[in-house]
Amino acid sequence: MYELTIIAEFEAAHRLPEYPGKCCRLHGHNWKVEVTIAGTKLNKQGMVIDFREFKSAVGKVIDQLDHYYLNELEAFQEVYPTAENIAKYIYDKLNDHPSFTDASDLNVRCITVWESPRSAVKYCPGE
Ligand SMILES: Nc1nc2c(c(=O)[nH]1)N=C([C@H](O)[C@H](O)COP(=O)(O)OP(=O)(O)OP(=O)(O)O)CN2
Ligand SMILES: [Zn+2]
Repeated sequence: MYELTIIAEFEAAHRLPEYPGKCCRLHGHNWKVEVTIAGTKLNKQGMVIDFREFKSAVGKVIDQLDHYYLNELEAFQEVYPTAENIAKYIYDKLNDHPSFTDASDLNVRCITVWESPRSAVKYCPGE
């Protein structure tokens, strides 16, 4: 088993409406996202997947969040845009990518969303 991890970043605003503190007010974060995938097979080039393809797939998902007010997005109408829900959103979207379908040898393992250098949520539904 090989595990590959890449890091992506996006900037966005959010607020947590029922939060009993300053986070109920509109504010922004520079979110850091770590994505780990796993695979067992290597291609002819000795790669599970080219990091470029991996980054491109993650980038398409991150682009849907970058420089948005997250509370306005459809994905966060029923749930608040916490790091937990953002991690699940990224996981679900990435899981839909053709490279990571059930038929593929590649599986999305974990999404870690850093709200700040001191706070992160790791979402690993298969564990
Ligand atoms: N489990 C979670 N807790 C909190 C979340 C979250 O997504 N999941 N989010 C927030 C707020 O978004 C808030 O902006 C971050 O809070 P906090 O860490 O207190 O903010 P600071 O950047 O000021 O952190 P300091 O370490 O105190 O500087 C809150 N909780
Ligand atoms: Zn916040």
